[in-house]
Amino acid sequence: MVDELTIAMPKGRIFGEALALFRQTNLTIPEEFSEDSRKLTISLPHIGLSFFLVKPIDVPTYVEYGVADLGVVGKDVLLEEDRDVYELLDLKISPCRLSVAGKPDWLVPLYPRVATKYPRIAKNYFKKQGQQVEVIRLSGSIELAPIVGLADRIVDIVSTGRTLEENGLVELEVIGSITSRLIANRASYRMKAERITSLCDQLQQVIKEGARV
Ligand SMILES: Nc1ncnc2c1ncn2[C@@H]1O[C@H](COP(=O)(O)OP(=O)(O)OP(=O)(O)O)[C@@H](O)[C@H]1O
Ligand SMILES: O=P(O)(O)OC[C@H]1O[C@H](OP(=O)(O)OP(=O)(O)O)[C@H](O)[C@@H]1O
Repeated sequence: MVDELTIAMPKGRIFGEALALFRQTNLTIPEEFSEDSRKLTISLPHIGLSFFLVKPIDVPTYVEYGVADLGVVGKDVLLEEDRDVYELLDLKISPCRLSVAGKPDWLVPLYPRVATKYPRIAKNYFKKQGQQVEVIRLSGSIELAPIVGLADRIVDIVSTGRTLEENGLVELEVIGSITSRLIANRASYRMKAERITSLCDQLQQVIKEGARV
């Protein structure tokens, strides 16, 4: 008998690309399971899989607590959340970078304010630089903060660079490259090792083939 697996999938940007990866394995995932669906749980007993649809930031929580065996999540969220999970695979989807940005030629004070959705990453980064900062947590539209004088710098995702450019900001330092990862609950990884390893092998094959195209 094969082990049943539950996978926490992030709603939003990553979802479509992640689902496309799973569809390219030998699993038959019905077409009704798509970005348009509003259902939060999808049970596919014929292939021994269930999916939960959750906010990206919550994926590691579902996996750490073991209600999901596996999850798909951006490396940015993994670094920020610091949950006790295994990182199994770089899925190489939703590539972007996490950067420090700000107004060009802005005179930064001794104790700058940094606006971000990633307070933990920002604190660690500036600590390593030996720079004392005040981190201001925001939930979105981060690029607005330096424009309206809420912050001297931001730490945020940059992909095409269009949001920075259209708001007159510049990328100053790259903190790191980001892609989405497959993560696993620690107990599930031991108890369902064969099934998880087999799924990882299939996904890895799909990723390799994608890289060759
Ligand atoms: N502009 C982007 N281009 C490519 N990947 C991105 C971009 N912005 C974010 N990502 C990646 O996609 C993940 C999910 O982003 P998404 O915008 O769907 O959710 P979110 O940032 O949590 O927003 P929300 O709060 O609206 O759910 C991020 O954690 C990051 O890894
Ligand atoms: O370099 P770009 O291709 O312009 O992408 C970067 C933008 O994308 C993300 O924002 P998102 O669209 O998720 O908006 P939000 O942060 O306001 O929720 C990120 O926070 C940047 O603002």
